[in-house]
Amino acid sequence: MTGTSVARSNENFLEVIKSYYQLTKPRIIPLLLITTAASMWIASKGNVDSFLLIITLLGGTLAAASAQVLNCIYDQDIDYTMVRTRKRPIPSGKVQTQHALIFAIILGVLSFGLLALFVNLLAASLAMSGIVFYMLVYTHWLKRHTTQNIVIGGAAGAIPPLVGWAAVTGDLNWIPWLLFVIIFLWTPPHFWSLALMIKDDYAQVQVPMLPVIEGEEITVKQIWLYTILVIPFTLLLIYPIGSLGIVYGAIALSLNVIFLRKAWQLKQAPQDKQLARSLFKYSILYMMLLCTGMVIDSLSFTHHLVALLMPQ
Ligand code: HEM
Ligand SMILES: CC(C)=CCC/C(C)=C/CC/C(C)=C/COP(=O)(O)OP(=O)(O)O
Repeated sequence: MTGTSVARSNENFLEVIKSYYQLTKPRIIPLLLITTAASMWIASKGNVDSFLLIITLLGGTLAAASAQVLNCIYDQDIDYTMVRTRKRPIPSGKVQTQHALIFAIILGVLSFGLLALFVNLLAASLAMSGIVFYMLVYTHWLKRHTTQNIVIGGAAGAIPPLVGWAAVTGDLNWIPWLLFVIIFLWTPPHFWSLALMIKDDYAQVQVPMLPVIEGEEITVKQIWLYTILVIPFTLLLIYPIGSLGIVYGAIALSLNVIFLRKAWQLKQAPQDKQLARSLFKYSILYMMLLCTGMVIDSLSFTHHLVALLMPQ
């Protein structure tokens, strides 16, 4: 082999790796992991075992990646038509469907094996239920058939905190289910603000996202409703559940005020794509910081500091 052909085959190899990586929609996974980690921190009262944390996050990554690859296979026809998704590896011809399927199965099996072997069967089964729900309920049954697709289907994205809690305790109680509800109610403002921006793409492939079918005004009203709904649930963790305290409370309150303000501004100007973009971006920051607040509040260092500053 000449130097040039070695360089070319290295380049091709890197291209293949990049394509498989892109199939997993990698930019979404870190936030799913942050919600898992926050749940693990609360479950372990700020003292999470690092091996358990790493294995659970690895298992969660593999499960989410498997779910996304399966979604890319199923949705390749619409991905081919939509401008935003046209360059994905399957519609652009970089990865064959059969190879993608094998990849998804390997990821799923690795995830289950890792979680079942090193964590527990409940965490492993919950992760698998995330894949099944996202594929069957969201992608197959709902996405192309109802405007409520992402409301009900959003439950898949709310499963990671259940996995995290189960990993630490081997069980589930009210707290992880509350985290589930918070993500479940957060998903409509998160997704519909984005859908307002890319509504024409979805209309072109006849995917009945809410803004396509009901228009901007109804969508922003629904966004407003879910934003109002999610707020009290974020505060239930402080009272009456009492698993988090004043530090999380201050963070959650500030984040909620901004969330409300942005959703209200959008409600006043349903056609404003800049406001929709701003709410979409903020929804991601909101979930990231809310979970970070949960972690900070769970640390024993924080408990000591609060006790020092506010003696009873
Ligand atoms: C049914 C529920 C959901 C739907 C339909 C949805 C849909 C989307 C879509 C279409 C995008 C744009 C992706 C792209 O441009 O390729 C996006 C971005 C994103 N989503 Fe969601 N999402 C959902 C739930 C979630 C959940 C539960 C999380 C994490 C907790 C999440 C985190 C993110 C993040 C971090 C991005 C930004 C990725 C980037 O930087 O481009 N999403 N979402
Ligand atoms: C525990 C576990 C494995 C959970 C899986 C959760 C999961 C994969 C959530 C992802 C939600 C999401 C980003 C959907 C994208 O919608 P879409 O596919 O309609 O977006 P598109 O229009 O970009 O294709």
